[in-house]
Amino acid sequence: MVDTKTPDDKKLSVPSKTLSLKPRVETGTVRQSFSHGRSKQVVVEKRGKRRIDGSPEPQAPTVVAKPAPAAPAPAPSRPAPPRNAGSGVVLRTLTEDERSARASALADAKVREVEERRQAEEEAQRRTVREAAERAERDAAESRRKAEEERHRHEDEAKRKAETEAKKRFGEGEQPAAARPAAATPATSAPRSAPTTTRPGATATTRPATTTTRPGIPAARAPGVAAGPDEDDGPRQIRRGPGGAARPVVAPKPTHKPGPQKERGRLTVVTALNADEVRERSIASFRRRTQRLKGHVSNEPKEKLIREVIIPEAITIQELANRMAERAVDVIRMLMKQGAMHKITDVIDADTAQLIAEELGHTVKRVAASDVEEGLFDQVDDSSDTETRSPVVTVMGHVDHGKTSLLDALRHANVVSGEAGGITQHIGAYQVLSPESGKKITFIDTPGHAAFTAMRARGAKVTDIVVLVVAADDGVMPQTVEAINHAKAARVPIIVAINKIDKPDARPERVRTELLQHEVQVESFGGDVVDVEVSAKNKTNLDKLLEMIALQADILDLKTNSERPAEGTVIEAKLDRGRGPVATVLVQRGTLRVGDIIVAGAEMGRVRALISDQGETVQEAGPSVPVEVLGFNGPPEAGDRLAVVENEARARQVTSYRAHQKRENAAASISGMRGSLEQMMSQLKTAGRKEFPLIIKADVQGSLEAILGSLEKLGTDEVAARILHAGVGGISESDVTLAEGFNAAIIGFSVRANKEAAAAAKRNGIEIRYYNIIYDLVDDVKKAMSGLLAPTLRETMLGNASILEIFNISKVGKVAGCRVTDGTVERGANVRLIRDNVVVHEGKLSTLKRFKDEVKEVQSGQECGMAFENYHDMRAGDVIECYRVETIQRSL
Ligand SMILES: Nc1nc2c(ncn2[C@@H]2O[C@H](COP(=O)(O)OP(=O)(O)OP(=O)(O)O)[C@@H](O)[C@H]2O)c(=O)[nH]1
Repeated sequence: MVDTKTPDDKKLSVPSKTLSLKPRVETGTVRQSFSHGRSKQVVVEKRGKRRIDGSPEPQAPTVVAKPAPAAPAPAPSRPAPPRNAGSGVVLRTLTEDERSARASALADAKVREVEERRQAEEEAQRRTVREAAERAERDAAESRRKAEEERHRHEDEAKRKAETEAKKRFGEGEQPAAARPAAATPATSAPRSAPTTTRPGATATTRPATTTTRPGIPAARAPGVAAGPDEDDGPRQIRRGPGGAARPVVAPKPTHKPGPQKERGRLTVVTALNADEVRERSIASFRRRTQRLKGHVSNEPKEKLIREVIIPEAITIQELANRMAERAVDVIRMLMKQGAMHKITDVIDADTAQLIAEELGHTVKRVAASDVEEGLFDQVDDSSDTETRSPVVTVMGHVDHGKTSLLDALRHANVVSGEAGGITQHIGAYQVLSPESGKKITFIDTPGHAAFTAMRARGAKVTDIVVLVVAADDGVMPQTVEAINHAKAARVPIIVAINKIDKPDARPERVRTELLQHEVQVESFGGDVVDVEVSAKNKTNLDKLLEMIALQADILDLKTNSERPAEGTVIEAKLDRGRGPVATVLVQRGTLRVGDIIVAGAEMGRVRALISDQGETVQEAGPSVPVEVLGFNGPPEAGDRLAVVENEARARQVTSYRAHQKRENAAASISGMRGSLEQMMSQLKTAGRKEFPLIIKADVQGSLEAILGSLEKLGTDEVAARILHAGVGGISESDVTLAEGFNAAIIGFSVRANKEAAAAAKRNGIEIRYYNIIYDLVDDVKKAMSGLLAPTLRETMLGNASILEIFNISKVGKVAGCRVTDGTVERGANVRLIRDNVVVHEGKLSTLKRFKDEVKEVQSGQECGMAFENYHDMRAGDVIECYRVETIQRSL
């Protein structure tokens, strides 16, 4: 038996309960709170374990979470054994029982402390709940008031209605008995919300944060707490009547929502609140509902937005609807009304689109696809920004009159000897320093051969001055006249350089006189055209020529703004194996710089490098400077205008438009061929035309153009060159494949086939011919084409014979006995049988006999026997015409 001593009375007493070996268990609860307002109640059990020696073990409260805790409850620290230094002496003096009583007392004190803390927390909790309940009550009172008002309104309405009906039914002055009580009693009793709240003494253990009532929660959802009625410490509710008097009521057992709370047998205010929150509509859901309602309800016509609709040449219905902010179905409906059935993806023309847009009340702005090119060229420079630029001079003249020699002499470089066949094959552009003024002059060397007419025309377009070279010994020739016409058409001033004056047969005066016939009046003849007698060979009067050019340039007052983005013209373009597409460009306005984004024709690129006429790499090229441009995606065409654009997007826009245009033009030219009756007739005429299939590869665009032009001229109604493919660059395997398909020949002009192409050509028996002189190429093609011409049949009259008598000879058939009247008659020759001047048969002689012998020929005046091949209807008096047919091969 062990005595216990309570810490309160310090008196020894015998415990009243039955002694047992079971450990003593004392329990308490602690409320834990977590984030997001979650909380958990934790039961703390304190177990006392009896020791064998009778001394109680220091109490270590154990924590039991119900249900299993997500986070461990803060375990109360193990009560430390009394460590008072002084108390050690006392403890030693104490008996065993006293020591155990003391330990027990300490443990009890600890438990009390825990209990007090818990109570304090609960008190705070209750306070919050009370506040929430009060707020809910206020809300409930408000809603009750509103309900009451609503009820009164209904009553009044019902009353009025009843009275009106009664009046109608019974007439004035007579009141129905039933109407009166109906009007007096309320039609419906407004549902009364029962705000409930926890009694302050209830064991609600929620934390203040979790009990905050959300604004907008209806009073009916105010904390209604239900606990088991049999629980002593269960929450008791206070129901307030209309008068506000509180009366305690026992909360009914919750039956509607079984859950973990019920399992625990304890439903707190917070859990009740949380349960309500689950049912509550989310803000987003509420918003959606509002919008939905608004959408359905608001049928009021919206104010129509009038837009400026940009309409290109063709637009899809979908795009048009988008631009007008209208529904595509409306557009389709309008088109249907006009009798046109369309899909949303269909493309309509600008006129139709405009009609629709205007009908729908919008304004229209028509744009063309070519608008992408707007502002690309010819923007006006501010006159204050302009500065003098070098003149661009084009040298023109007849073949071999000395254009290249003159330029060569001017720039002290020997170009002539480097040229294949001594003919200028493509445009070159160089800058020459005028010795007098020190100013630069840009020269463009255009080839003089007739095939280069097109290129020369381009040369005239970019040039400021034309130097017309006329050989003093040769005079004005056809291409001299052509050059004059080009210069006049371009309204470019001419300076005549009468070349080769060193030659003994030079007659400059004759040149001046001949020029007069073509309306070129030189100064010495009283005109305004400057002429200079020069000798390219002896470098005579070259300074004077340069001076005249500089003078003319001064008169022209050539000015430009070098600071603006560059504009220029492609003089020549080629596909270089190592460097890629290379274009010789003459910058006309602004400055072209490395890194600029450029557009020329249907090609674009970024300037990778600029190479001057001296072969030096430069960073920029100003106005009137010829420069080789590297960086194009593909070789542009000679004559294409070059422009610098602000970004790649713009460049892409422009080039894609141009590529589209090019494709359309090609398609139009093909379809155009099928067009008119005239064209059809010409096609019929050329239907039997023989074609000479060719694939032509050249080093530069200019040469290619020249070759194509020459070959085109060779074509006749009977035979023509059919160019399957023509391009700049070496001969590749694909060229050979193409040639194989069409049994064509390949011509390489200053280019060679690569290894694979050469092997493929050898394998497939395709002929590749290389040329570096255009005349040779044209001559060879001419010969080959001539072989395709049908030979001419020439008739040679031999003689005539008249039939005297017809003999019937067995085994041979009919034989005509004739006399040769003129010429001779030969065996095997062609014959015509003429009766009364009408040819009744044409054929060959099968037999020619003189007496009984077969002879080769019979002379005039002699008689002979003749029989025809497969023809026997000869008659006496018919004339036999004898002739020979010769085949003569034609040439182009
Ligand atoms: N005697 C003499 N011969 C000249 C003179 N200038 C050019 N030649 C010769 O004339 C020939 C043709 O000269 P080119 O400079 O090739 O003539 P081109 O007009 O450029 O010819 P294409 O390039 O074919 O249009 C060459 O053999 C020159 O040597 C000159 O002033 N005097």
